[in-house]
Amino acid sequence: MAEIREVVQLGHPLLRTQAQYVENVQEQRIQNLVDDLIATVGQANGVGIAAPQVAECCRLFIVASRPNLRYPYAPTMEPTAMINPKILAHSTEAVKGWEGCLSIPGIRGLVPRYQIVEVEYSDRNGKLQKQELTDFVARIFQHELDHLDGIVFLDRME
Ligand SMILES: O=C(O)C[C@@H](Cc1ccccc1)[C@H](O)SCc1ccccc1
Ligand SMILES: [Zn+2]
Repeated sequence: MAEIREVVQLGHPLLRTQAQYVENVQEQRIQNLVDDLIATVGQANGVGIAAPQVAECCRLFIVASRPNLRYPYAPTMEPTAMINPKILAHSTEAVKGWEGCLSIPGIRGLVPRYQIVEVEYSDRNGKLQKQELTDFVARIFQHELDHLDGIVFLDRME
């Protein structure tokens, strides 16, 4: 009898409710998508990528700033998944900077973006994060957030 009691206590996967099972599958899907996006942005030498760019309709993107030709002083950061991201506040002035887009190869343009943004998002572990982003990282965040709303940098060029 012990082994049956043990199985029940351990919550054997087969004993989970349907809702728990569905939740578990969805969670695994998000984790897989995050891993795929991090691999893709690395292979593409990008500094960010949004789920809609790989035809996944969910409010999720990766910010992966690192020094590059146009932004040699860009900080190097661990590629960070940002889920349900939003801008809580921003500086008044916008600064123009060069942008490109993995979905619009070969084109670069000068795009105005807020220099400072206060942002909120859930990380890949579901923890709510609140941060102040500045300069190039703030630019990437705004570029990726636009992708979630179907906006590309060409739409913002003056
Ligand atoms: O298409 C994307 O979302 C990725 C862009 C992100 C980006 C955001 C802001 C400014 C520039 C790019 C790619 O990383 S495009 C490749 C790239 C990398 C560094 C600088 C310019 C373009
Ligand atoms: Zn883009």
